[in-house]
Amino acid sequence: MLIVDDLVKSYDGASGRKRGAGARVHAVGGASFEVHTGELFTLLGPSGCGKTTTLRSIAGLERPDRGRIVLSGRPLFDAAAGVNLPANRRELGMVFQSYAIWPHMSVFKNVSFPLDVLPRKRRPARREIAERVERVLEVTELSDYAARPATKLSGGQQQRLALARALVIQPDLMLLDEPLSNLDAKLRENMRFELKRLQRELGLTAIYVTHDQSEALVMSSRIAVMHKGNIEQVGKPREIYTNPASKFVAEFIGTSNFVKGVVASAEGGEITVDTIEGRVVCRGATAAPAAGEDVLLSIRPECLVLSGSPSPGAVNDWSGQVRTRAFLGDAVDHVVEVGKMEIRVRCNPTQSIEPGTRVHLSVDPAKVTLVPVG
Ligand SMILES: Nc1ncnc2c1ncn2[C@@H]1O[C@H](COP(=O)(O)OP(=O)(O)OP(=O)(O)O)[C@@H](O)[C@H]1O
Repeated sequence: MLIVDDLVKSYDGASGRKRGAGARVHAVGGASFEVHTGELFTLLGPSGCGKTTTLRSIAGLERPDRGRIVLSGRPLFDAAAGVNLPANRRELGMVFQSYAIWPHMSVFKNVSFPLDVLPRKRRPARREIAERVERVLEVTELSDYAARPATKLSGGQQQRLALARALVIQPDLMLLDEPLSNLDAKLRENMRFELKRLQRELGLTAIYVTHDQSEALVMSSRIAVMHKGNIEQVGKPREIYTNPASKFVAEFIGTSNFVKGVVASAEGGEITVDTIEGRVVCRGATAAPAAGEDVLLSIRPECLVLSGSPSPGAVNDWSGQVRTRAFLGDAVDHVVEVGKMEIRVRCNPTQSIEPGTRVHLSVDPAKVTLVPVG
């Protein structure tokens, strides 16, 4: 439905008198991705990686230096062809971090306003406007507050109002830039589910920007992980979590143990890797490295099993000593010294092992993945 092709945007990084002196900030460096109808597609990455710039370019609030943006076959931007549709003609719904509701208007008026101000030719009849507003107030569960001044709503209700106002124009595509970041932790968590429910029920196609990996994992149909202006990986949440394409992705989404090694053999989907602490068998890799190649093993802390003696039949078994442990509420993290390595192991809260205890750790070969070195 949306195609973003080779999007490049840089800014003049200097300020004041130095402006134009040549310091450029490369905010987005050739991003390409596609969003399918009905998807909630997330741009995820740390602060400054170019998420907002990408979203603002789609919205028509930034003019990219290069690339193409096409929505349902309609070019919104095409540098080569000199196309740059103004923001108000792209007909997209937008909800930003600092959602500005209109404080002097009622809830109803806040939602009807985007339709009230349409040019006469495109403006629906008064009755249709009322019907559309009532419908979106219903789906956002704000019908009971229609007459209330917008300022007399809670944070979560104001957030839903910002959403209702974007929905009323029935956009083909919704752009959501950290819309939950002003809410407290509990409300934020509830709103994640609420937003996802709305998106599903209304069959909306949306692009969602966040730096919060758990938010992205919970809500997204697919995620594009951004790093320094580039897209490192696009995939379903589970794919990205279980098969990170780079060390950056594995570190940014969840935590991981990285172990360096050299491939001893690679046959029929089974890769044997020599590490400083012995051989590790990996069956979870999508890549096919050759014997002798340097690789980096990635093992999630929750994929390791701690026990007092070697697990029967375990292929990958290390022995070590618990150094520290930390209680996390729903889990206990142990740091285990295995020779020269430190391995983090996440256990069920019922399994909490005293520091100093000798233990064995094992991991299923299917849960060992490979990421490119460097
Ligand atoms: N108007 C601007 N002028 C100069 N540099 C800019 C401008 N807007 C963004 N940048 C720079 O471009 C880079 C990407 O910024 P962008 O806002 O897209 O990142 P982001 O991933 O959305 O970050 P955040 O999560 O902090 O909002 C950053 O280095 C930022 O400082």
